[in-house]
Amino acid sequence: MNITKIFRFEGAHIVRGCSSVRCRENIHGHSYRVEVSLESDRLDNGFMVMDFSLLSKVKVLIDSFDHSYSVWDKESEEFMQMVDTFNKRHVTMPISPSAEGYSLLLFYVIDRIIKNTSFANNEGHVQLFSVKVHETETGSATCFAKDMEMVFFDLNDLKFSEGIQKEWKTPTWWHDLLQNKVFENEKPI
Ligand SMILES: Nc1nc2c(c(=O)[nH]1)N=C([C@H](O)[C@H](O)COP(=O)(O)OP(=O)(O)OP(=O)(O)O)CN2
Repeated sequence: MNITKIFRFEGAHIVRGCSSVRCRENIHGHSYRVEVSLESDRLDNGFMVMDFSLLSKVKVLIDSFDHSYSVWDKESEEFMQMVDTFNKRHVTMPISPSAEGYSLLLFYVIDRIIKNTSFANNEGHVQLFSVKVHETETGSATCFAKDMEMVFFDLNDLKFSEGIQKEWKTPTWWHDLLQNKVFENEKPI
């Protein structure tokens, strides 16, 4: 069975190298909608694949892109310096921030979050099924596990600015993920 949780963020970017001139030459923004789907072979004690509330780290991750500029790490030094100087919230990405790029990157990170989550309510084998990123009402990209073969990066290649990190309620969560620490969930009473 699959479940889906929708997250949103307001983000800005340039997509270098794409066919659309407006898109590749101008900073512009979108109201993104991210659909995170999970699958499992069994239901937990609450007859759920997993409780949506256990996706709190996914919420923090996606909110980190909110009111933020996403900069591809292949941009020129000069451009990256400009972004750093004039934008408190920016994310440096190892992949161009197209809808496809976001879906691949988010799939990679969310997959790690799910794999590092310890479930305590008799959940089955919960795994990430897909991440769909809507850039506009009419355009989206969906990443499945097999699509990760198209790219090569790791968590260390994704960098959140100080302005973003300062707003994290649990400042260590990203470091914990980098260290492969398990996110423990309390057993329901
Ligand atoms: N395959 C992709 N194509 C395009 C992407 C993308 O991420 N993946 N991104 C863009 C631009 O970011 C652009 O701002 C959005 O373009 P588009 O969907 O064409 O948006 P419009 O509002 O102009 O679309 P209409 O439906 O024609 O109003 C471009 N392409």
